[in-house]
Amino acid sequence: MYTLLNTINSPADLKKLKQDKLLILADEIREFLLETVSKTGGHLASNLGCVELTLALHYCFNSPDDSIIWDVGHQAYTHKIITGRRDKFITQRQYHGISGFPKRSESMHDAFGAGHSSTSISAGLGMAVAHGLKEEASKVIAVIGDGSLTGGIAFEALNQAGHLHKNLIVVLNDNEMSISKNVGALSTFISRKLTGSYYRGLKKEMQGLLKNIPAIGGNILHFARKAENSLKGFLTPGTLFEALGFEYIGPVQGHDLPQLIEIMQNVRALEGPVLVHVMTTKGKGYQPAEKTPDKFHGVGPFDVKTGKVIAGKPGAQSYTGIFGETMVKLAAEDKKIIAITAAMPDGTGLTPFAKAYPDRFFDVGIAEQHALTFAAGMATEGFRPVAAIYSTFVQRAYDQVFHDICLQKLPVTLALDRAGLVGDDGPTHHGVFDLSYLRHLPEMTVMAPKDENELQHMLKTAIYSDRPIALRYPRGAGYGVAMDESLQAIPIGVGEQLAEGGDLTLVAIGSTVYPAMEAAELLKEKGIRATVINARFVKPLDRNLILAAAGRTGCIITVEENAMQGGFGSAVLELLADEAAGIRVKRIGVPDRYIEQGSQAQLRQDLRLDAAGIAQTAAEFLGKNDSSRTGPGACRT
Ligand SMILES: Cc1ncc(C[n+]2csc(CCOP(=O)(O)OP(=O)(O)O)c2C)c(N)n1
Ligand SMILES: CC(=O)[C@@H](O)[C@H](O)COP(=O)(O)O
Ligand SMILES: [Mg+2]
Repeated sequence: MYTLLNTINSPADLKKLKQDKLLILADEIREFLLETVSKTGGHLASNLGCVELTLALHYCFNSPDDSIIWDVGHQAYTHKIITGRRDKFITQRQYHGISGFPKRSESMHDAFGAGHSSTSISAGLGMAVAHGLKEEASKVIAVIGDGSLTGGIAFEALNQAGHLHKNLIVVLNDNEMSISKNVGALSTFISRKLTGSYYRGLKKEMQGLLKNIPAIGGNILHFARKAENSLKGFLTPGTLFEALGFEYIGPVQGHDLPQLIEIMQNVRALEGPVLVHVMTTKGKGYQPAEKTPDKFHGVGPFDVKTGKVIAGKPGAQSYTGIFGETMVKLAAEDKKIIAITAAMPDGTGLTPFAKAYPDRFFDVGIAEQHALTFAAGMATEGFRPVAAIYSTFVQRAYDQVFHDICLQKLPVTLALDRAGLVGDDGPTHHGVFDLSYLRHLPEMTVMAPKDENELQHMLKTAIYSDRPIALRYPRGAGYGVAMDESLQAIPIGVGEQLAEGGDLTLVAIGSTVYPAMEAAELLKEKGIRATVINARFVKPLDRNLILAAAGRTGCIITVEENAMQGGFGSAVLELLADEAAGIRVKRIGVPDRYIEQGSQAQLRQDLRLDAAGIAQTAAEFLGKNDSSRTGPGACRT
């Protein structure tokens, strides 16, 4: 089946092949990608579009002496397969398996870790400068997609690279797609086909214009025909990159392996910064993915024959879906509501909003910092902007939250999707720091819903709170609870008590509230009665509710799907230290280390964030075998 592929265990094996064999290998790799990703799920379309490019790079350069850096790294499956991980590839993005992104600790061929976008050129330039200082001739190649090029840091790096004039090769993999269709003036400019209708239209317009100039028109027309090439030269995408000090080569056909090899061999010999503009097709070679590359950007296990995703049992609607629906509902009543995404309309659930209110929807590209300051600017004009960005990607815009939103007390709503453990994407994508990095900012309010019904109420609360406010919610489905028809704002800083018990208090936030309630039921079997509080707010805490419960039971266990360092539990500790000495506290949450990939359920179980783990922690905390330690006030030291 994979006759050639099974002989490739390193780039050295690849270099032994004649070029005609490489074409066969490319077909085998595409088949292998379909076979494995249809089982594991993953980033299919980007990888199908990068097969020839990856083979050409590893054929012409010498990894690991030469460094090949993959931007985001979601398109590096072929790179992994031909650098010794073919047999392990079926474990990619699985619990205890290999990562779905390049990872330095995983292979010497993974020159730089990735997962977040637009970092490859900066890292590559750093390596190129280092090679210069060490007087090493190693080559550095940064492979960046057209979507990732909309990230500002990429231009910060291009700017410096052109200035330093070090040996750096940037390969722009242009498939005119981000996750969805790529956006922005840059994307239009770099992907414009000058031999296409645009150029012909321009030429016709110019000729018509010149012909109408009396007398001298004829001569100028002759001159203009001569100037045509320079016009073409002026208008090609290369203009931009050459202005930044790069030698521009392209556009190059990204699936023509012999041409790619020839070009990369020539590029290898060049000095200074070079940008190779490669045109590819996202999803190449698999018709369902070519037709809908956005649907096959990140895909679950699917049937290769039909292209249909193998759906799990029909579950409750996702938090993302409820967020998107509620945004449309609220926007129907209020023209001031604005929706902003950073290149993830589908992932954040804003596609229905974009369809319903296109003039109030903004996809800014992979530009989270710009997204937040853009939102802040709109807020100064009386609008109610909602920036929907994954928790982990807001980390890139921390200063914008502080400097542009909180310091100016601007009413921007941060809708942090994928907050908590996200699962297969692993440590680069777990949204487990937002409670810590937001709650210490003055003027910021932070809340998290216990279920999808509370989410819709909290979204209305946030939008009409007239303050900087963050609402964080997890990846995946809700609980299938009944959804209230009318939305009520929740009083800021007010939590709710869900169960009464004298032995201990479980204070939970967001996705840990239902597990805490289930844990309280499990504890009853051990004769332990727990009070359960849904805190709702990390900032401001419902101090009266928490202090009253702490005073009654004498001990508190906090639960959060966030880093314990500086998170929700820390906030409760601070409250008790200031106002209620002598209360025993135990925190459950994400410890001070990075959490690898795995299913959300598995990772929550590992960290005792599920009902059984919370109950076990509570029983241990209370000394489960020491019956004298149960009953009211059992916690008192
Ligand atoms: C900072 C950041 N924001 C958003 C994302 C989510 N994301 C992952 S891949 C991607 C699109 C990348 O497009 P492109 O670079 O063109 O690669 P392609 O998938 O087209 O090969 C986005 C928005 C991310 N990984 N990092
Ligand atoms: C590579 C990347 O950053 C995105 O594709 C991300 O994997 C999407 O995550 P979701 O699948 O949770 O939308
Ligand atoms: Mg792209």
